[in-house]
Amino acid sequence: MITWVDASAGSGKTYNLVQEIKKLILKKVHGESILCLSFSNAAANEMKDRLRAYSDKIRFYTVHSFCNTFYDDSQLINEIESENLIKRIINDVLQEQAWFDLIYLLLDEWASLLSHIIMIVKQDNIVTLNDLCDFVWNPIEFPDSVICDLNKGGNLELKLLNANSINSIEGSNDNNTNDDSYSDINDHGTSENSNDSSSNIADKYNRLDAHNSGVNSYDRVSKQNITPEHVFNIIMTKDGELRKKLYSKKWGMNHIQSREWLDNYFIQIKEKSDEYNEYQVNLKSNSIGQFINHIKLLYRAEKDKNKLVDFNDLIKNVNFADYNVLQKIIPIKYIFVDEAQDLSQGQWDVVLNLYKEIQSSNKCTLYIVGDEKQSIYSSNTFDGPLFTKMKRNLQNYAKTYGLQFEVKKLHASYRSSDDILHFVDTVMSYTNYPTKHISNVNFRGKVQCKLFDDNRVDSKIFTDMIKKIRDLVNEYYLFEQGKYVEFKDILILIKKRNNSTFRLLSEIQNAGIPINEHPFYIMYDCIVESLINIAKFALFKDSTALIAILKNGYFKWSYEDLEMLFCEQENIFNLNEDYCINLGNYSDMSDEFLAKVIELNKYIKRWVSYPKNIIPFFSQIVFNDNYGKYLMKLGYNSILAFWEIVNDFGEESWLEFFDYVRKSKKMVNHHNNGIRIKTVHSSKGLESPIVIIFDDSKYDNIQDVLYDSGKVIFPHKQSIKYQNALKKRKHISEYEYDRLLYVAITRSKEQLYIYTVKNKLSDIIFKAYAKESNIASQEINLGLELTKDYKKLS
Ligand SMILES: Nc1ncnc2c1ncn2[C@@H]1O[C@H](COP(=O)(O)OP(=O)(O)OP(=O)(O)O)[C@@H](O)[C@H]1O
Repeated sequence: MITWVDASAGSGKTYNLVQEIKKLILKKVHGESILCLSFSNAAANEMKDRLRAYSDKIRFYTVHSFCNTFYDDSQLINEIESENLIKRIINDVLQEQAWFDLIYLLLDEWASLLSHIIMIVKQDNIVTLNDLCDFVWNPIEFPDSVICDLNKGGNLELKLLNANSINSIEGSNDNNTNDDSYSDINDHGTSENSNDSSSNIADKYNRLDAHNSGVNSYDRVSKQNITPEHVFNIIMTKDGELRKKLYSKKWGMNHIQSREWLDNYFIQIKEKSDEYNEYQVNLKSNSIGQFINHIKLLYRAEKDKNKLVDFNDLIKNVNFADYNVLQKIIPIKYIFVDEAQDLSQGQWDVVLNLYKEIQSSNKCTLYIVGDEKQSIYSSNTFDGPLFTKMKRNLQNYAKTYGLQFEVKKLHASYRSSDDILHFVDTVMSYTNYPTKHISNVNFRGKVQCKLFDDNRVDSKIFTDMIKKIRDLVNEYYLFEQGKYVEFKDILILIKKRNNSTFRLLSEIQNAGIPINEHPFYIMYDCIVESLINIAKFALFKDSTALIAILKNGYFKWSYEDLEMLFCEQENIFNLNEDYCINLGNYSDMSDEFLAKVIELNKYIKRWVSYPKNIIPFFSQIVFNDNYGKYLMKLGYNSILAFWEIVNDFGEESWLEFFDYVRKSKKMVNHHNNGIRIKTVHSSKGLESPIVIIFDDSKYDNIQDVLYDSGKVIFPHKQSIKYQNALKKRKHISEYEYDRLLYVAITRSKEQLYIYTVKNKLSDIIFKAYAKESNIASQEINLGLELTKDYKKLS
């Protein structure tokens, strides 16, 4: 038998599921024949808590943790191991791609010469592939190592080219492009060039520009878009003589011989280019999706080869028909699935395969509850309403095998007051999910919304909210519970944990309001993730992490901070300013962001292999004038707690340290009578007499750019595929936003307060409000407050 419960929030889905299980236990069904599955740990724990008193034999799992029980631990790789494996694969692919790109660049009239040189460089193994990648990606500037090593090894041609790309410019000014100057460079150029640090790059550009201004065909070549091709064109057109010398001097061939030889190379290059084109079409293209797919394939192959299982494989590879696996699941006769709207296809497969496998030999009951409107993990429901599709599948299955398929309807909400439900229906009528709720409770409700200026430094939104919390606790009465409000009756919902959450938290703490969740948790999400990024950047020079650090609002980088962070050292990591400007051409980054990159870049030039001490990181956070002071006030004890953990751990391994920190957050205690601050995602399934929704985010800005080794790789923002992908994502995220809003509002039982700036939330809410209160939407201004008793308006 299959029971399908699809009903609105608060209608008692979990309640009914738990009741069913209680009935079974009372009928003396063995606890071990009952399996409870869910999408999240929170939902699994919720069921467990509610049934603890009835049986300790019932099995509660998330779909993943259930599958995990069938694996041998030695095969499992954790997140960090899996990330490192992927990183290694991406690195390999990029190196491969760099070679192809390099060759592709060379397929012009003068390609053969350059390819020849590159071949020699490659054969002699003088430089690393990384050097050559740099060479491709950083126009004009040959890596110094190439120049130096070539000189040492006697392969002077590349040095010569490089020197002449500058020297010929100078030469064109002072008529010094004769054979002698060529020899001079050969003889004395080494020291000049090895001292030629990257700080002189701008100088080179300037000289090149000056040179270009006198040459018609390059008049329009600006600083930003000079490419290797331009440089070689300049060299080769200006220095025909030089070209001949290059052919003859090094290899001792005459012009015809060298021509033949180079033609031969040209054929090889052509073959490579065909390969490249195929690669371009099949694997890479300029689509981030295709690139990722390629990486995925390689990652999978690598795992297969080494018989590894990662988190995602857990659910894919279990074969329930396998004899050993079957032994473990034989006693199961009842499968209950909560929060089923969030299951991914893979998780559904597990549930259905398991059910079918058991059903093939024994009778098994499947009980599924969910609510499509509350599906808020979009990656899992990417391909549309999976929940509804699964209902049809199961109906067909039941029909085929003559099983009973029961659809249970739950009509009324046992959670929220009429006022809250009326409000949610009005709001949802402006979204893609119109709803119609009925209340089954008899207490009154209250809704209040307030719109604020979106200027983040304006603290009015915080002071208003704190005043509200104080008023609530001092004066308000909860009808359902017949008592005055306590802090623990208040749940603040936020969209994401970001720096404004951080500020909210500190304002609340400064006001002496207790918080149920220890700030360490929030600090963890807000700050420690950033620290991890800093560590990744420090250890691996992982530029994705760098980008994340820079984008992060918690840190406002001052020169001093940066200096402290990137201690004084030799220049071993370098982004040049023009490269940063190019980043802007390849992505949707703001000028402000680019300015930050450029600023940071100045400091990265004095980079160390890794900082040995965590103190600079903490000082950076704590003493930073903008955010540090909040952290100081809010979480000084948290910092000390964190600091102790750091000291205990020592400096053995950063990665292990951060891994340890991740786990250690579980060690922190909670305040029993404190307000709760949660993300909407983590509030699913919860309820609270009073809910405050706080959203000071401006409109979402979708950015989808892949970085590696400091370069924006995919996609090019002009690519049609990229534009389409963005549109599709925007569409999906809009639907997701509606569902998120639904989940947030329906957590409330009696009172709902919404504090928002002008954004999507306020658009929807105030439209609904204008309709209800018969006021023109133009009248909706900043500071507007909804009348307290919402229902009276209609
Ligand atoms: N039949 C009922 N009689 C009394 N109280 C009920 C009943 N059904 C549900 N409730 C109460 O209503 C509230 C909401 O129930 P529950 O959490 O099961 O709803 P839900 O549909 O699972 O909600 P959500 O979709 O938000 O997860 C709970 O406080 C629950 O105890």
